[in-house]
Amino acid sequence: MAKQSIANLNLNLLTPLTPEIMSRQATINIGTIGHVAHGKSTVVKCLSGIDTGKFGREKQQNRTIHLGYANAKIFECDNAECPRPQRYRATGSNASDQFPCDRPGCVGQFHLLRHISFVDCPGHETFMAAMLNGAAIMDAALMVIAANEFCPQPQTYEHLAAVNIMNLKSILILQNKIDLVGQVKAEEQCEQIKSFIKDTNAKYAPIIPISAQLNCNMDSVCDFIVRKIPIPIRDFTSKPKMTIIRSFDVNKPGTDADDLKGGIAGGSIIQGVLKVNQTIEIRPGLIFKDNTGQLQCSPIKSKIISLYAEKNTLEFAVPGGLIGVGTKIDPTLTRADRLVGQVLGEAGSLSRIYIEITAKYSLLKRVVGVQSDSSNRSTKINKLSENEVLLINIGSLSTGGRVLRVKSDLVKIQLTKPVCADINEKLALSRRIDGHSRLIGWGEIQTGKEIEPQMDM
Ligand SMILES: Nc1nc2c(ncn2[C@@H]2O[C@H](COP(=O)(O)OP(=O)(O)OP(=O)(O)O)[C@@H](O)[C@H]2O)c(=O)[nH]1
Repeated sequence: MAKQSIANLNLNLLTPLTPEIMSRQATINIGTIGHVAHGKSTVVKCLSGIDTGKFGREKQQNRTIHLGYANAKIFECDNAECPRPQRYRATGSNASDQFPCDRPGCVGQFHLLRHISFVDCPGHETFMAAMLNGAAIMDAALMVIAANEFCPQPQTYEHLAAVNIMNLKSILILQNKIDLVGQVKAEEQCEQIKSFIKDTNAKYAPIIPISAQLNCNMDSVCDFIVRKIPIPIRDFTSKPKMTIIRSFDVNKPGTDADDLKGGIAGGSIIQGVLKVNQTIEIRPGLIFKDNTGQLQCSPIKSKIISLYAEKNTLEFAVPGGLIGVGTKIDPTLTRADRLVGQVLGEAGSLSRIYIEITAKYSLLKRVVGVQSDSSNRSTKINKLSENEVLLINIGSLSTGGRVLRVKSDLVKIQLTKPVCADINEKLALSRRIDGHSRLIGWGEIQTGKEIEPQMDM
């Protein structure tokens, strides 16, 4: 694996394909989206070798509850005679960057072309908020559709609406479980898929038949990822900013004693470069009520003591993938995902903290993601009304929000949790309908009422 050196780092020359970076960390985020049990996690496992965290309750119920993450490297054989798609191969993230082609008789070498981070979304309707948080960091999506069911199923519809809102156009469709149907059924379903996507962001998406369970045609998936998913344009030179997706207080046996003392924040860098030894701030930080019952916050200041991407240690980390940031923060503040939804960056450079936001918003025409999609009357979305409580997703934050005022295309919302956000940042609006949180619209922050941060922690 290529060595990293901060001393030789020229930010102006970096790209997501710079060998020194791509060797150790994923630089493109690809979401797996689609209906429950259509095979999203199996696709990710097949490409990365990683079971994306179906733990405890998830394993018992055989369904994903949280976002799962797994990195994969994609290689191409350098022998011009090696045919497509067999000339492409995916491995786990800690593979070396070059190795001999394993196609019988081929004398070529596989070379690293892409390092991908898969953001594996839960397909069950109950976990839509997690899916929306994942959508906020995706550069592209694999929409997994099981070949043995009618298309579209409710969350196929809802997930596509969510990535439409994020304006994500780079989508590949994987027609999975092809082993369960004959050719006629597969072709029939392919027509259903084409008619479903024709007026959506996925209208130009290629449809790739696969069986993730049997590792069948997965080299085609690699081929399409390389040829059809554009390299994201990243900002390496602005002050670093990371949206926190996980936080924990894991003790790593056998590591440096200092490493055992601090909490860890995991997230995706939106812009800039984080470096070991850098002084950082986390906003809003510690959230509490003052003696008048008002919400207040104290940003957390600390220093980066380690950086890693899965098992690869880093000297510096750039946008893309899930980055673990080891800090000296009191582990009780990072335990059990306490910092999820917050923003980490260079001290003094982060955005303002809002407790009320005014957003320019649009509503979907009707509720997607319910079985009764075809009966328009029951799924029509009613206008926003004052005092109603919505679920708001901003970056990796999911919070409640009470509607204070609605005027033409503007809505003023009081948030249950403060958010560190930028003006013009996107948000998703969901409403509780029939006991489930349903995506109903989206917006962009225009202004807000700030909280003045209290003394730093
Ligand atoms: N026959 C067959 N079964 C498959 C295939 N891919 C996945 N499965 C099975 O389908 C079931 C669901 O697969 P998962 O990968 O957990 O589905 P998922 O979409 O990640 O599920 P959620 O995250 O809970 O929405 C499992 O029992 C898999 O073994 C396939 O290609 N063929």
